[in-house]
Amino acid sequence: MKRIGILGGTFDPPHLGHLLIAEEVRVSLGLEEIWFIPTYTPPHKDYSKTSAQHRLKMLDIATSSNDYFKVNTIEIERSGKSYTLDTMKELRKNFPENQFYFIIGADMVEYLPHWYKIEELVELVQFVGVKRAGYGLETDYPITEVDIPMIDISSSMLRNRLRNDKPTKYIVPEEVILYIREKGLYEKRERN
Ligand SMILES: Nc1ncnc2c1ncn2[C@@H]1O[C@H](COP(=O)(O)OP(=O)(O)OP(=O)(O)O)[C@@H](O)[C@H]1O
Ligand SMILES: O=C(O)c1ccc[n+]([C@@H]2O[C@H](COP(=O)([O-])O)[C@@H](O)[C@H]2O)c1
Repeated sequence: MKRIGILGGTFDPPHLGHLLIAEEVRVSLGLEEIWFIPTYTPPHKDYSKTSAQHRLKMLDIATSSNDYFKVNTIEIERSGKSYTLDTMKELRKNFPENQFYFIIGADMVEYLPHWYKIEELVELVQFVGVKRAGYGLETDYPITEVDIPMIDISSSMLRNRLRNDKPTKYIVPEEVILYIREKGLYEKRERN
């Protein structure tokens, strides 16, 4: 049996917070791999302005230096809105030998009561919660808590910094910044 961590996200853009929590959980729980699964349309956000192709490319770049990190495109291929329940059902069918651990930050732990068919979902997957500034890990749902160094970084903070020409060094991998600059993403007026 293979024990696999999953980090689902919008990754608009991916940042060092994503990489740090993935690596901390991998080592702490002794997982064999972490699969990053970018959403096509996030189930509970009414945007993402950045195309799935750009977000996928940035995630490929961000994860490429870690051999344990893989990017899985199941939700992008399905397109539209993907609920985690549907994704996990499909992954369990395609990889019956794997045991999956779905990593979420404390903001998503607080949001768990609103997840689609959460009672059914908690039977299919083990949630792993990590702390995040401004949110708590208390929940009625079964989650495994992994202690990580708290890192107060978010994609929205990064988008703001990029739009306002503020520093992004040590918040996001340099190679991701090069891609963002090359494609003109997150500018006040975006190029194509
Ligand atoms: N700094 C962080 N600490 C802990 N968890 C995080 C952190 N950043 C992201 N996560 C978690 O990673 C997952 C994917 O997050 P997502 O791609 O939406 O990034 P985000 O920074 O939360 O984006 P946004 O600011 O646009 O909402 C979520 O479970 C989220 O809670
Ligand atoms: O299935 C749901 O109802 C659901 C509700 C909220 C979030 N999620 C998943 O949680 C992951 C993090 O979401 P987000 O929006 O913070 O990037 C991502 O994989 C989402 O698909 C899933």
